[in-house]
Amino acid sequence: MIHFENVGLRYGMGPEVLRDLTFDIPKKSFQFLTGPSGAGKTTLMRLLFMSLHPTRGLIRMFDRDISSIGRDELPLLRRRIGIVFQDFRLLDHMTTYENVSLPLRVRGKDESTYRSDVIELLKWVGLGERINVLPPVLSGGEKQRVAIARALIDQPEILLADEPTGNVDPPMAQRLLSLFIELNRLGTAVVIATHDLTLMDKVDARRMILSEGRLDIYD
Ligand SMILES: Nc1ncnc2c1ncn2[C@@H]1O[C@H](COP(=O)(O)OP(=O)(O)OP(=O)(O)O)[C@@H](O)[C@H]1O
Repeated sequence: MIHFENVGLRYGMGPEVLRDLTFDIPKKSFQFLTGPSGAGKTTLMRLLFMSLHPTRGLIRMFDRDISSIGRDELPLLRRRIGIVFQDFRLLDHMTTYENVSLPLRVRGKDESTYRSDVIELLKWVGLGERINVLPPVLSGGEKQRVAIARALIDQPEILLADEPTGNVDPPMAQRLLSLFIELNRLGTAVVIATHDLTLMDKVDARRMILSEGRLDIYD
C-alpha cells in the first residue's frame, strides 16, 4: 500500500534528517514507529501524510508515485488516511461531536447514518459528558481523544498516530490501544509513533526504529 525507496529528507539547507529509507507498509499491517527524540518520527509521519515531499528517493502511496500527484488530487487521497497530529488540530468553533463527525460530513453522509456511532465512540474514549463542548475548554488528554476519535470514525485505510497516548493515564492508554487493535482487525493499517515502551510491549507488532535518520525494522 505504501512503498519508500531510498528516501531522504532535509529541511532547507540543513543536514539530512532522514536517510536512505526503504520499506513497505502493507495493507492491514500494524507497526510502531519509535526512536529517540529528534530522530525524525514526526518528519516520517508528515511524509506518509504527503504534507512533506522527500528531497530524494521514491514514495508510492496507494500505488501512485507521489511526485505525480497534483495538488487538486491530494485532498481525495488524504481522505483515505486517518491522522492524529501531536498538536491535535481540532477546529475550535466546532463541538467535540462536530469535530469527530467532520470526516463523515465531508463525505456527504447523512447525519442519521452516523450520529449514534459518533456518540458511541466518544463514550468509549471517555468523552460521553463532553459531546457538546468546544475544544478550548478541553484538557490536553481530552483533546487528544477527540483527535483520535476523528481519525478513526471513518475506518480509514491507514491510521497515522503521532504519540497518541502522550497525554493520557495508563488505563486510558490501554483503552486507546485496544481501539487501534480493533480498527486494525477491521482492516486498517496502523502506524503509531511513540516513545512508550510499556505500550509497545503490549502488542506483538512490527517495530520501525529510527536512529540518526536511518530506519531498522524488526518484524
Ligand atoms: N520544520 C523544520 N525545520 C527545520 N528542522 C526541522 C523541522 N522540523 C523538524 N526539524 C528537525 O528534524 C529533526 C527530526 O525532527 P522530528 O520532529 O521529526 O523528530 P521526532 O523523532 O518526531 O522527535 P520527538 O520525539 O521529540 O517528537 C530534528 O533535528 C528537528 O530539529
